[in-house]
Amino acid sequence: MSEKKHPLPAGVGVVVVAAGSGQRLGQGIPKARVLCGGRTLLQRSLDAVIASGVATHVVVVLPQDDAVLAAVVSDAARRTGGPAIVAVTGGTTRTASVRAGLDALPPPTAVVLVHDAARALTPPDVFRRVAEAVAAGAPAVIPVLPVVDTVKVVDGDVVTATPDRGGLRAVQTPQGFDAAALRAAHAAGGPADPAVTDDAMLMEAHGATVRVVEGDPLAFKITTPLDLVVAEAVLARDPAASRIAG
Ligand SMILES: Nc1ccn([C@@H]2O[C@H](COP(=O)(O)OP(=O)(O)OP(=O)(O)O)[C@@H](O)[C@H]2O)c(=O)n1
Ligand SMILES: C[C@](O)(CO)[C@H](O)COP(=O)(O)O
Repeated sequence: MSEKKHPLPAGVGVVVVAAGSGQRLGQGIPKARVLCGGRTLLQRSLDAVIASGVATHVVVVLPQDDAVLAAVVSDAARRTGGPAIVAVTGGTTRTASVRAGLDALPPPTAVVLVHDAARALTPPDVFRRVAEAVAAGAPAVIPVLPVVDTVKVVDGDVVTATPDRGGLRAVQTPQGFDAAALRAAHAAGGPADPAVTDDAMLMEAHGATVRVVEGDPLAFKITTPLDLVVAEAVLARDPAASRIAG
């Protein structure tokens, strides 16, 4: 998976979805507010977006009336000499939150990257790799890693198949898109369908070719308490683990 460098267009928007409640992490506060190595997951994610240098506009999608996270966004907006950063309120599904973010991007946006705040240690290089692949002409680009476990298909408690894992990939964010194509796919899809777990699925359903680029182990999603332990351990060992100052 070697990607040729391609100049980025003038309008690259990044939608950072941070409106989830973090039920599986179980800390009783929205996950984006949870501290990891002394900084919130949202701060770490925004640091990576800014450090990547790809964004002209950043829209951060927050839980309703979350003053703590709104302050994180205002602070990032004040500190950066780079992209404009604004906050909007999300919806009850990830897809609805992405759509709220898309609606807030200015019209000249040619390329949009959608990123989970929960992937707080994502290295800036991944943003650039994805953005460059979209700029090179792919309507949809996702970072992936090989699947290391054997995967089974089950029906209840019975295994019905063992897919060839050589053809399977674990999917990460940021996912990058031609902005007009992503808007069209969202307009055609339903924001309330919980079976839609990423934006690439909407693009696939809309008939677009989705290309893959190399992901990064550090772009793992902090979903469960164990993930947070791993993230803390990574930062304790190397505070610049995501290639930005901790
Ligand atoms: N209604 C939602 C649901 C999710 N997200 C965001 O989508 C990303 C991926 O979701 P996940 O990590 O699964 O977060 P939660 O939905 O918060 O987790 P859980 O399912 O455990 O509650 C996260 O950055 C989350 O904030 C969002 O913006 N709006
Ligand atoms: C978008 C995503 O992070 C890609 O791996 C993932 O699909 C989000 O889904 P989840 O149900 O919130 O884990």
